[in-house]
Amino acid sequence: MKKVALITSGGDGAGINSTIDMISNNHNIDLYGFHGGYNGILTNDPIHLTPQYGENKVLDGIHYVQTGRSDLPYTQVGRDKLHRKLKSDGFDCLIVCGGNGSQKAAQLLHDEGTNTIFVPMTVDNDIIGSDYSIGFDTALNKLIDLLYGLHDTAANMPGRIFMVEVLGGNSGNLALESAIAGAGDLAIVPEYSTKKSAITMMIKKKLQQKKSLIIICSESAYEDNNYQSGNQGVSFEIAASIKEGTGIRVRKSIVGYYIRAGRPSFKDASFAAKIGAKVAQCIIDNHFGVMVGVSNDQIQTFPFNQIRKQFSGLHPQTVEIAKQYQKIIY
Ligand SMILES: Nc1ncnc2c1ncn2[C@@H]1O[C@H](COP(=O)(O)OP(=O)(O)OP(=O)(O)O)[C@@H](O)[C@H]1O
Ligand SMILES: O=P(O)(O)OC[C@H]1O[C@](O)(CO)[C@@H](O)[C@@H]1O
Repeated sequence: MKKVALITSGGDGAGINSTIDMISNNHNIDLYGFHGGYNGILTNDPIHLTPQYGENKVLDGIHYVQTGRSDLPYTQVGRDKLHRKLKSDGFDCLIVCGGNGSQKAAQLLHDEGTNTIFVPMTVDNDIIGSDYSIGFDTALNKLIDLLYGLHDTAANMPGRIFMVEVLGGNSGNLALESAIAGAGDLAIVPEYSTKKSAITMMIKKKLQQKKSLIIICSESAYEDNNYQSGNQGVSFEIAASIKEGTGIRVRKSIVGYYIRAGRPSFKDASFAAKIGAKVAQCIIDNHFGVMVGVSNDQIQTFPFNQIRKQFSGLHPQTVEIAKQYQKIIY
């Protein structure tokens, strides 16, 4: 029987309970979750995630194990505390579910001697080496729903410019994918030009063809690169400059946190469950120091020392289409 610790870390992501259920339902694994990310390992009592734990719970957006952002893994002193605690509690390994920051910490801990496995979970879908991260699809579905509503109001009251700011951290994935699928007219993403003058020029051009416009702006679309995680409001700055350039008032919405959890979509629940099954297999096989992620729709293990060299950005095909239809400025 393997004794296993699990944390979720960084922003929450819908579907992760399915991963946890698949691990806890393996009869060779004794699973414990610590609330609160890395710090929680030291400060919180573990929850015993038995096969029965999830039995009467809905697989909804409330994580069995609460997430958090923590200071401990940034320092050697902090990481040593984590190593000691996990060892003295008799854990064979640590499962970390989170974004790219959590991934860095998991790699460090593994390199220093604690067996770890990493599971990509973030609405940003910006995990190095994995095509997909748990939570992205649910967030996109919610965004699309909001955009459809906006299309309706745009049709009901024509002649307006709408600006929607979305989460995404340093990645434009949410903004770009939702702009394409939700028929947005322009996505402003940090990977491409965020120059206010270029944006205004593009808006003027589009206004020659359409009466109403819907712009999707990534929260990190700062012209001067001064975005910090959690910042919101850049779209208001951009909207002000569009108004100045076009004379048209821009109707603004910041979507923010509404999209970050909730009932998981089929895609999230399905990938999360399959990732959980693979994680359980890795534990049984003593296969540690890996991310269990997605490549070409297949669940795969990626050794930490290989994924560092790859970078995952916007989806190339989406970018190509966005360029073709002038939905990004490049
Ligand atoms: N460079 C790093 N070195 C050590 N630990 C880190 C590092 N970056 C992040 N961490 C650890 O991982 C935690 C989560 O990281 P971060 O806040 O960047 O979120 P994330 O994992 O990228 O998730 P999300 O994409 O949802 O924001 C941090 O609170 C910290 O404990
Ligand atoms: O929840 P917090 O700490 O405010 O962080 C917000 C950040 O988390 C994310 O939702 C996930 O990384 C980002 O899109 C956003 O920038």
